[in-house]
Amino acid sequence: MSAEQSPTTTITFVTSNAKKLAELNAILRDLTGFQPPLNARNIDLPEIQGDPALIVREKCRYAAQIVQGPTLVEDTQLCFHAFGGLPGPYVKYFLQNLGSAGLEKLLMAWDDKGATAQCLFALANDSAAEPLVFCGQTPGRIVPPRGERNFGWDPIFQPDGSERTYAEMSEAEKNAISHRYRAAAALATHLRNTWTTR
Ligand SMILES: O=c1nc[nH]c2c1ncn2[C@H]1C[C@H](O)[C@@H](COP(=O)(O)OP(=O)(O)OP(=O)(O)O)O1
Ligand SMILES: [Mg+2]
Repeated sequence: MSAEQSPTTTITFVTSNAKKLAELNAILRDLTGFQPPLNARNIDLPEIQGDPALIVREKCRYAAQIVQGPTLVEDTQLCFHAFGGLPGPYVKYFLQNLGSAGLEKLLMAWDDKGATAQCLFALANDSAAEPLVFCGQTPGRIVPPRGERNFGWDPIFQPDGSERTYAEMSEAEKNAISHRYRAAAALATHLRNTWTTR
């Protein structure tokens, strides 16, 4: 971050997903002790196919052209180990068409129910900058749906070491171990010099 943007830089988080925004705000509040200066813009960005880091970087470049300033985007993947990491970045479309119960049934013929929840943030000062990528992963397994069905595939993802799915956890419990928390912690470390307590 350049000196003229410090310490009050407002970063625009571009996402079409209100739940991502709410979780990120809560996580950053816990990590930094203050309300992070995030300005949210609700835009459903084009997402290319391929490697998750490439997808999130291109998403960030596209968003930064619209924002014309410091820009943050996020892309989330749900990677089934038995499927070599798929549906991965395409999980949104699987979920839209199958629901989380249908997504779980895809693994019926497989013994390996292992899955990794992964979150990537990409941050760029402007559209010309190479976006920085921050990654977080939570290992777990896919189970028949349990819990509140109000955020994506939360009812079918049970993190390792837990008896409960993400959907059966409180917000604070999920945010303490989630893929998004781990990626946001890496992002917050980077931002620590930019965002000081105000
Ligand atoms: O913690 C989560 N727990 C459960 N489900 C989740 C989570 N985080 C994302 N999701 C869902 C949303 C979407 O169906 C797919 C990711 O796709 P992804 O493109 O990253 O999200 P999106 O299109 O909703 O928002 P955005 O405008 O930021 O791209 O997984
Ligand atoms: Mg998306």
